[in-house]
Amino acid sequence: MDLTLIIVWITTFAGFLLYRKLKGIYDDLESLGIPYEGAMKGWMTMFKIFGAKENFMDSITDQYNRFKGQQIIPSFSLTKRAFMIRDAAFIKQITIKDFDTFVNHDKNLNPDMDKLSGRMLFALFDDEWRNMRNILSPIFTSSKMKMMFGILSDCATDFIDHYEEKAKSTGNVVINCKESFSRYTVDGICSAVLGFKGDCIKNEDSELFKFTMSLQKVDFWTILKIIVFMVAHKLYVLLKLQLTRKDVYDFFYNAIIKVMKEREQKEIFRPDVIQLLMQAKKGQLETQDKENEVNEAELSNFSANIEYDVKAKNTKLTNWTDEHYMAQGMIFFLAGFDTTNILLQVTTYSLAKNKEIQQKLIDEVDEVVASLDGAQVTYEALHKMKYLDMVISEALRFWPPAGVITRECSKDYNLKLNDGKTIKLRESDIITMPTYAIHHDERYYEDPDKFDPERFSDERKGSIVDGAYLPFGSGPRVCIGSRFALMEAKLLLFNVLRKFSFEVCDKTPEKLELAPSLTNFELKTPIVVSLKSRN
Ligand code: HEM
Repeated sequence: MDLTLIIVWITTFAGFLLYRKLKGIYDDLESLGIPYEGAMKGWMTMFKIFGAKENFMDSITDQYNRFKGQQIIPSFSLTKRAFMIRDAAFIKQITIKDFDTFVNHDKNLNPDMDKLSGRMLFALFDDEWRNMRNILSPIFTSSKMKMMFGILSDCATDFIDHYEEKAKSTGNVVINCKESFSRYTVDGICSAVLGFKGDCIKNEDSELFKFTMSLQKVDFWTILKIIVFMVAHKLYVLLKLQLTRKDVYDFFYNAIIKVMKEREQKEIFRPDVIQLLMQAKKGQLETQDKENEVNEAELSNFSANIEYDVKAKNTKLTNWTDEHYMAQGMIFFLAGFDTTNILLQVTTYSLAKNKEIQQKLIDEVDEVVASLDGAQVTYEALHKMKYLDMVISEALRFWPPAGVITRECSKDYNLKLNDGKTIKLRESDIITMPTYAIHHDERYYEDPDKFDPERFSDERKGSIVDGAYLPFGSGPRVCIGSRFALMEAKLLLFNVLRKFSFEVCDKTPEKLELAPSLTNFELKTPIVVSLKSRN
């Protein structure tokens, strides 16, 4: 039998199993008495998403908008019952008040599916997650952010030097935002997390950059493996399938475990995440570093996470392996470069399109520059910039880089609706919270499709409804890296606007439209703007 025929057979068989499984799930949802569009509609939606016919975020937003007036509706999942929440109060209830019933993300992502991504903080469960979160949290306190500030500042300087050189003769340079900002965020994450200089900004042919970009592609084989895992778990384990490519596994082994060993032997110290992971591994990383802790209340960081106390019942240290540490390095790397890059793209586009807002921000930048007396911006000065924080907070509302949040229910749970009905959730039900749709819901934001940083002014930000602003998630499981991301994005914007303004050019898209894709922010037309020298 030739290979094509084998592939056709496997795909057809997997498709059949998937259909049977989905039909069972959707028929079950029908009995709950909440609006339901039928198994065929759910099946077609899954087909369009996995067949890359429709963007995954567009599908979710479209579904959210079809059910105005509902608080909870059925959602898509390949193996479990899934629900979408359309109500900010429920989001608060699930992610904060009743967190103990909704600690985990989807348990399908586990070490059986992949030995690295299944061990990332994002994928860990219950007390294993609590223990690892406690180990890692001290890495992201303000004193540690201050320690990494200089490293990121150097990357921002490289960016400016590079584009000043390019704009030297004509006074402006056209940039593809995704590519340019990816180079900056990859350099930032390599330096601050992995402890080596990426050099992707200056070296346009960088192999590291090509490698990093390849990590974002979800190919046919990956999708097929995920489907096989979900519908034929035992076969997946028997065939020893994995999602992480061997070259990716080797990259993180060399970048994390080998480097840790080398630093240990040669007693090298560098102010980066590897160093902090080494301390964490020995249990020497303290949350309280009072001497160097910054007074957060004085700094403008509206969207930054609050760290909750997540005490585990079983605090006995789990036997963490090298792969656990590789996995944490990998998620910091993956989560760090793409999300912050999307934030930078959206902010730049919005500033280029809204000249008054951009001018107000430039005025704030100039005021800070004047106070610096020629020196580099400091951590404190950057974080006291109120308007910069308002612009970033609005960009995160307007286009949240992680468009959905999920939780898995761990036991029977009654959700009481406003109309008096009760929805009985069960163990392993998946709850989806569609951040983009919530952020564009008129019930929570007036004129939601307008880019308006004033929503986050001191006078108005207090009126944002709890549970309706979720760029970094919500509750104890919130993004651990929010301060790092905000610092990285603010540093670049400050440094760019010190020298350039963002201008619309003939390649700038009229509006942002998503391309059919499984990834959340794949645009039909990339964001291209002109950097115009301000001198
Ligand atoms: C603009 C940039 C970023 C955005 C919008 C973002 C957003 C998110 C969101 C929505 C979650 C899920 C939260 C939840 O379930 O409630 C998350 C989790 C996570 N993020 Fe981020 N993130 C960003 C940058 C970063 C960076 C820079 C890092 C690390 C260096 C990072 C590391 C993580 C980790 C480890 C988790 C899993 C947390 C856990 O399960 O305990 N993220 N992020």
